[in-house]
Amino acid sequence: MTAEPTRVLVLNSGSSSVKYQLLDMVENRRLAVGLVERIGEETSRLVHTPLATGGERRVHEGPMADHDAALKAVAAELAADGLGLDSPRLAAIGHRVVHGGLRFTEPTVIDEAVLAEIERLVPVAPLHNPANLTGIRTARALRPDLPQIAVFDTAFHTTMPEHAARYAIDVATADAHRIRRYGFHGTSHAYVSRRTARLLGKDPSEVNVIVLHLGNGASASAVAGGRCVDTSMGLTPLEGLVMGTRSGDIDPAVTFHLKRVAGMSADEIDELLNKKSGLVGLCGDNDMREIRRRIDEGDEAAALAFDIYIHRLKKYLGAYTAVLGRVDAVAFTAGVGENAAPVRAAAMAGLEGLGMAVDADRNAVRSDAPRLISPDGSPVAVAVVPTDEELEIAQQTYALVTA
Ligand SMILES: Nc1ncnc2c1ncn2[C@@H]1O[C@H](COP(=O)(O)OP(=O)(O)O)[C@@H](O)[C@H]1O
Ligand SMILES: CC(=O)OP(=O)(O)O
Ligand SMILES: [Mg+2]
Repeated sequence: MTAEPTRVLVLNSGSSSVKYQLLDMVENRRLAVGLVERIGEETSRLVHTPLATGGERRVHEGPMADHDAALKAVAAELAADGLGLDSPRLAAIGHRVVHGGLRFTEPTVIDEAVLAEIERLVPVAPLHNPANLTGIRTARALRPDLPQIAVFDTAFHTTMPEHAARYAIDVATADAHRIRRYGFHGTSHAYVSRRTARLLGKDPSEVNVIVLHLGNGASASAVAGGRCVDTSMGLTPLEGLVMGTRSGDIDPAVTFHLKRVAGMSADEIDELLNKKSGLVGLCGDNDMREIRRRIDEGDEAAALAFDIYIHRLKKYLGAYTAVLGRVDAVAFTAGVGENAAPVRAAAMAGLEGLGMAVDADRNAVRSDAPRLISPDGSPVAVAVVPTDEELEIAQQTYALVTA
C-alpha cells in the first residue's frame, strides 16, 4: 500500500536565510521546522527541529557559501529523520517568491516561463528574488517530478486601487518601465488580517485592519474588508517604514545628491539604502533586542534610532486611519511586532485621539497565541497576531495541487 502524498515542504528563502517547514496537510501537523541563518558568511547556522520524531533540536555551525549549499544541508537533515525529499508522501514544494510583478496574482506552478519572469524581476527585488530562484532550482534538481509552486509576496497587494498603486510621475515613463507600487510581505498581511478578524469574532469582510509586519524587513498595510487598499512598500521592498538595514521613505533627491555631490555610483547608493541604513545605519545594530539593551544602558544613538523607527510607525498609523476611514483593529506581527512590547507601547503612545491604546499589563504578556493588548472598551482593538507565512504558503500550495 502506498501512502497518499499529503505533505508539503515550504521554503522561505530570504537574502541570507532559509526558513523551512514540512507539513502534513491532512493530519494538520508540522513534521519538521528549521532555519538556516547567515548564508554566505564565515559561519552559517542551521537549526532543525524534527517535530514528527519528537527528537532533539539539532544545531550545525559551519560555512554555507550559498542557498544551494543551505538547501542541500536542509535536505540532509530531513533525510536523517526519514523525511527526505525522496519521500512519496511529498505532494509539492511551496516557495515564497518576493516579487511577482503584476503578472502573478495567484499561487503558480513553476515552469521555465515562470522562472524566466522571476528572473526578469531581479532588479526590483535584488536581495530576495535571486535567493528565491536558487531555492527553486535546487529543489527542482532534487525532485524534478514534483510540482513546485510559487507563492508571491506581491499577490495580496494586487487589489490596491490605482490611486494607491501609482506614483505621481510621468505616466509614459512609469508604464514603459512598469514603475508602480507593488507591496510585499503580502502572504503575511493576508494571513494576519484574516486571523485578526477571527480574534474579533468577525468575518474578514466585516473589518478594517492595519497590519504592522515588523521583522528585519518591515511594512504596514491597510486592509478593508479583507482586501488590501494600501501598503507601505513600493516598486521594491525599500519604501516605507524604517527597517533593520533599509531606510524606508526618503526624499528621492537624496539619491541624486549622493551621486552628484558625494560621487557615489548607483550600486553604491543601492547598497547604502538597502544594507547600511535603517536601524543599522542609525546606531550600528539592527536587532531590536540589542537596541533596547543599549537604551537601558543610556546609549543615545540607540535611543534616537528607536525614536525615528517609532515616529515613522506613527505616521503610517495616522495615514492608514485616514485611508480606511474606520479602523477596527491594529495588528502587530513578525519578529519585532510579536516580541518587542516596548515598540508596541511607544508606537501607540499618544494615539488616544485615533482610538488606539495599549494596556500595559496585557502588552507585557509573552505568548505565541493571538491576543488583544488594548484596554476593554477601546474603540480600536490592538492585537498581537503571530504571522505564519509558511502555513499560508503550504495551504495555498496544497490547494493548488489538489484542485
Ligand atoms: N524577543 C525579541 N525582542 C525584540 N525583538 C526581537 C525579538 N526576537 C526577534 N526580534 C526582532 O525580530 C527581527 C527578526 O524578525 P523576523 O520576522 O524573523 O525577520 P525576517 O523574516 O525579516 O528575517 C530581529 O532582527 C529582531 O530585531
Ligand atoms: C520583502 C521583504 O522585505 O522581505 P524580508 O522581510 O523577508 O526581508
Ligand atoms: Mg520575514
